[in-house]
Amino acid sequence: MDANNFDCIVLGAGIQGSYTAYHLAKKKKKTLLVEQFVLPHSRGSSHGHTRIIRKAYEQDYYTRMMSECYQLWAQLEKEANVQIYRNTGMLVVGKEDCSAFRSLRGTLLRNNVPMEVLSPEQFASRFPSVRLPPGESAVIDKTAGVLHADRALKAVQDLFCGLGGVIHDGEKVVDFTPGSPITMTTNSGMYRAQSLVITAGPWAKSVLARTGLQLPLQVLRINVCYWKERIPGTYGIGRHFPCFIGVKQHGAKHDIYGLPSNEYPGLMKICYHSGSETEPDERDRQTSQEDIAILSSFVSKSFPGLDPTPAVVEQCMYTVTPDSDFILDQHPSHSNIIIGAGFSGHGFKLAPVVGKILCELALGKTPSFDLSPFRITRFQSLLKSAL
Ligand SMILES: Cc1cc2nc3c(=O)[nH]c(=O)nc-3n(C[C@H](O)[C@H](O)[C@H](O)COP(=O)(O)OP(=O)(O)OC[C@H]3O[C@@H](n4cnc5c(N)ncnc54)[C@H](O)[C@@H]3O)c2cc1C
Ligand SMILES: O=C(O)[C@@H]1CCCCN1
Repeated sequence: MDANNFDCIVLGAGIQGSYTAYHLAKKKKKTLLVEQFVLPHSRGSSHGHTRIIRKAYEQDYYTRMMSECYQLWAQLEKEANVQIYRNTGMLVVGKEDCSAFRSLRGTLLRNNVPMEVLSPEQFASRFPSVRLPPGESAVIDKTAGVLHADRALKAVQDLFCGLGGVIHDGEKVVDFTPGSPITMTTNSGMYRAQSLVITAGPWAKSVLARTGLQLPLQVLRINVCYWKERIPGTYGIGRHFPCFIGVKQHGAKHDIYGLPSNEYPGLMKICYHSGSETEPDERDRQTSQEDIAILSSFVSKSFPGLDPTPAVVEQCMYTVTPDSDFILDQHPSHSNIIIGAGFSGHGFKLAPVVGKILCELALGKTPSFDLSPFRITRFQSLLKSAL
């Protein structure tokens, strides 16, 4: 077989593409994973030390997918011999009259997820360093915790290579021609494959536009803010401080979330679940600071043990769909082009199952989960292309 002929090519080596490539290589498929930047890199959505893993979701389908994700993350830890998951639990705080908060709590109860409901008194004694606003309630998802993201990404890529997979990094895909096989051109080579999986993160919209498909994806620049503990360790992982999500607290339009201080000692990560729209290649052009102002006000009201001015601000990007659900589907006009996109700021924890589904689609198999929430046809009225 020609060295440039593959069973499958995966475009984009973020967590979704890397996990897809790993599943394909496990199925003994000759797989090429192509990445425009030299690995590791911090220009997409999968870099950084940490991500939240949780079962607490508003929708049952994510909570159900998470059961298998926990198993697959554990399997990855074993195969790669690295610790990726650390259980911390996660506090979810919100108003009783907030439907998102009630749905999230309902999903935990319906799916028998280990959880606790805290009264305001229990909250105050368990978390004396956090202020619960009057009229708000709190639950704990006990399965939740932190994923060591950079480590996870490297582990998946290393295992993929160990299974015979090929990574070409520093190689940008500039063109591809649908067909059977598909022909793909990069800035330094030409390849053929029976199927192509597109997991291009924030670049998905422009990559897919080459095929005439205009997906309703919006790229947001996210400020990843770290806040200094007045007394180091107050909110530390070593003291079992949990992750948290504040559901639209203090009148904020979007959720605010945090992870215990860990990767940068004495600094706690607290971020706003939204940002300003950007072009992926222009992420570093500073625009609005509105999110940081919202966070500062939140920190001073809810976390009195933190200095309310961010000590470190890093950048990352979300690629969001109109309903915040992922896109996991075949291309509407080319069934051997598979699309994994629009992870809307919550896709990392689900990558083991996303990768499994994209692998199944690439091999023409029936996917092991119901894909109706993830189909492109749900955007029918928004799609600009003639499908
Ligand atoms: C600040 C922040 C916090 C988050 N928190 C959480 C969390 O707590 N829990 C959680 O589960 N998820 C979280 N997420 C979401 C999660 O990180 C993303 O959903 C996930 O990383 C998306 O991965 P991806 O592979 O789709 O994208 P990416 O990581 O961006 O990968 C796409 C890759 O494709 C490459 N590429 C694009 N075009 C080309 C081309 N033409 N040729 C070659 N390569 C190309 C890119 O360079 C990139 O490496 C967070 C995201 C951010 C930004
Ligand atoms: O996917 C997650 O768990 C987090 C929740 C808060 C927003 C960012 N993503």
